[in-house]
Amino acid sequence: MTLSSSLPQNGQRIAQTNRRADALMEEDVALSHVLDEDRDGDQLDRSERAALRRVAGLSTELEDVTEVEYRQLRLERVVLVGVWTSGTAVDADNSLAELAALAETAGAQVLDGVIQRRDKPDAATYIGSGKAAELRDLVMETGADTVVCDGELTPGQLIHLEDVVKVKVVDRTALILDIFAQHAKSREGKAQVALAQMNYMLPRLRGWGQSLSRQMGGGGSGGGSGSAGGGMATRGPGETKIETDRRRIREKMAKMRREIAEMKTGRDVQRQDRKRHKVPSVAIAGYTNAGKSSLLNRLTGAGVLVENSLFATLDPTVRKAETPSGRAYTLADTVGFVRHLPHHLVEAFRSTMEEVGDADLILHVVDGAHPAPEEQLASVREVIRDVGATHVPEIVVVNKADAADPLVLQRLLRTEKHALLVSARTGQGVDDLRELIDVELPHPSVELEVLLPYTEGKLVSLVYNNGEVVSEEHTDQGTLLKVRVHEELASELRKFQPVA
Ligand SMILES: Nc1nc2c(ncn2[C@@H]2O[C@H](COP(=O)(O)OP(=O)(O)OP(=O)(O)O)[C@@H](O)[C@H]2O)c(=O)[nH]1
Ligand SMILES: [Mg+2]
Repeated sequence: MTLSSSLPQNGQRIAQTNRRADALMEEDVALSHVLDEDRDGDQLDRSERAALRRVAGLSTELEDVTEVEYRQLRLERVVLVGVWTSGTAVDADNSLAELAALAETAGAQVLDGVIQRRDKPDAATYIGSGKAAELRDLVMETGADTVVCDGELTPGQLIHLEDVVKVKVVDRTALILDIFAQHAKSREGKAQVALAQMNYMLPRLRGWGQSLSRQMGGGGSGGGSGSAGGGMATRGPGETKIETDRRRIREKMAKMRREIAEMKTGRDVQRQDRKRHKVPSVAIAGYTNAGKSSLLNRLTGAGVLVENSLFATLDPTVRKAETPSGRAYTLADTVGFVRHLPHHLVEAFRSTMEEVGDADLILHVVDGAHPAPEEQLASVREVIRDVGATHVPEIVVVNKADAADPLVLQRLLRTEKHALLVSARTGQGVDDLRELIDVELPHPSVELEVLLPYTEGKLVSLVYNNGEVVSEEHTDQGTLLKVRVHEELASELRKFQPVA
């Protein structure tokens, strides 16, 4: 399955260049460079560049099948390659630009990117053997340790391309899975992602393992064989080992499926647990590259972080924040949404989005400077619906107002009733957003008037920390408070209600 032709536009990050185009350009089947990165100067010397820098642990000798091997693939310095089969050149560039953004999200440094025009991907090596050889030169020249293909490759294609380029080759699906693995937070989310990873790995297990063992064994080129897929069935030694690994992975997968089913129950309990903490939660959702993380930094970076040991163990992408009126809330970043996810990834993706369903408020960030922000809004809402979060109030945050076309911004404000313009970069609109969050966050449900004796100082601070104090008055008998609190605290306070 090739996704590249149907992927969304996301071109801002990558400056286009034809820097090396002349070197590689051929008439019709051209490898055109579309990426130029901030090459970070540390040029490796030639021999080192040429060396195969494989990540340790990349073998089929799985100690523990939960450590499916490509989980250990740390993508570092990557070269991207796309096959352009249909659509315009701009579509192809956008697709590769999105791949670059994904690679960066996964923590990789993108060194270069090439697109090749073909009617369809080559059955054996995805890009064809001649281009594969050129790609190998590019890999050596840039010192890349990984090639990322913009599509889903067959196991055979991965093997054959690795044989030629001599560094590891991963595809878009593996990259997305890697990002999900980094973002999954709950046990269930992690399990869902691990399951998807194993599913993906199963047919490819031999591929990477084999090409590695052949390279390491110095046995020279992969000569042995013909076409994609067919070749791998004849690759001798290791056969039984691979079969054993496969069986163990299948067993592990079955076990995980059972566990996931059990966790669903656990999740409801957990959610209630969280509700008891009463700290409202805000989730930032939106299309990839919309500026979610930038907004998180904006909203929490300016001295609004609240220290509270209760949340000391929270995930780094969940931060504490405070509204202008002093109410504490949590703010969670979520993994960016990408259209046209391979089908078997949808479930894994959804579990990385769980926190959205649990949130008290969604900040739906959309890139106002994108060519088609409405489409992005619609596709993210589809996911919000899928994870059962339609009941959660949503604020549409139109970001990048500094860079967007004012007409587009006006259009968005007309169609989106509950929207506001911000720029995470300049800070424009962010104060208004803070105010709006304050208004939208749920308030505790029980209103009470209580007269707390001065000996109940602890209770007073509990009210201040966990509820809202509407008014306070010091009397002879104690502190007279009008408060809004949650049911639990209310039941503690009721005995202090002044007799009317
Ligand atoms: N001009 C402009 N650029 C912005 C603004 N906010 C974010 N960006 C840029 O947009 C790009 C994406 O920002 P991120 O915050 O990483 O976006 P994200 O939604 O977290 O992306 P993913 O995590 O990859 O899904 C970065 O290059 C930011 O510098 C803004 O207000 N104006
Ligand atoms: Mg982000």
